[in-house]
Amino acid sequence: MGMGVTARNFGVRAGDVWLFRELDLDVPAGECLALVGENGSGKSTILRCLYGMQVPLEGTLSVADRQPDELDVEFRRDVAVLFDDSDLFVELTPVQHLELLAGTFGLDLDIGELLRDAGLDERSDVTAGSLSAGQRRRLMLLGATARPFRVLLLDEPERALDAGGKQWLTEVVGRAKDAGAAVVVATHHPPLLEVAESVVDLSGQL
Ligand SMILES: Nc1ncnc2c1ncn2[C@@H]1O[C@H](COP(=O)(O)OP(=O)(O)OP(=O)(O)O)[C@@H](O)[C@H]1O
Repeated sequence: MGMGVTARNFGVRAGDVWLFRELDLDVPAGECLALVGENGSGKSTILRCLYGMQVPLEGTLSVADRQPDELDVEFRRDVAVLFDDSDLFVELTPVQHLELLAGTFGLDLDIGELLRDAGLDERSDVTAGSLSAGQRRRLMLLGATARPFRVLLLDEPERALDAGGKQWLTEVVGRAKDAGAAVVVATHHPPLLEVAESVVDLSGQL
């Protein structure tokens, strides 16, 4: 199994201070890296760079054997993401979201089973706009993971999830690893560290 994500001599500045510098990351296929650290320490910034939404000031990145570029269709096929500002189609139901996903990726999804697993089976035909914050989050996480990917990038995926939702999230990350994906997750949820092979703490890098 190859490398899912590598970074060499990776550095980003915010204004006139370095958020981090000379950072090396190695996330092999089938493993999870957790990014931890206080608010503003640079976790989301790393994920944005790994998805090619931001270019680092220093260093080289490789994600799914490519230089990150969110505009590259092939790159997006290999890299699944859940970001802070990820959103749903408010007019579409959970079933319709998954039908759309199945169409986009040419998948034969068991939508009923997926929604049951995510705890959304009772809400499968309600528009996303009328779901609760945690239910929306579950659907977004499902959208990111119910499709093939080589790399999974998650920014504080535990946000808005209840205890059962967080447990499910841990299982979802475990399954992604078992399927051979490299996972990078920024998190403030300690139990997720138990499914991570490595942890990078960005606190005090300044
Ligand atoms: N577009 C931007 N322009 C300038 N500075 C930015 C930009 N985005 C983020 N920053 C700054 O970079 C720093 C790191 O932000 P980042 O969102 O990566 O932190 P984080 O570790 O994800 O924090 P949190 O735990 O609060 O989500 C912050 O001080 C933030 O103000």
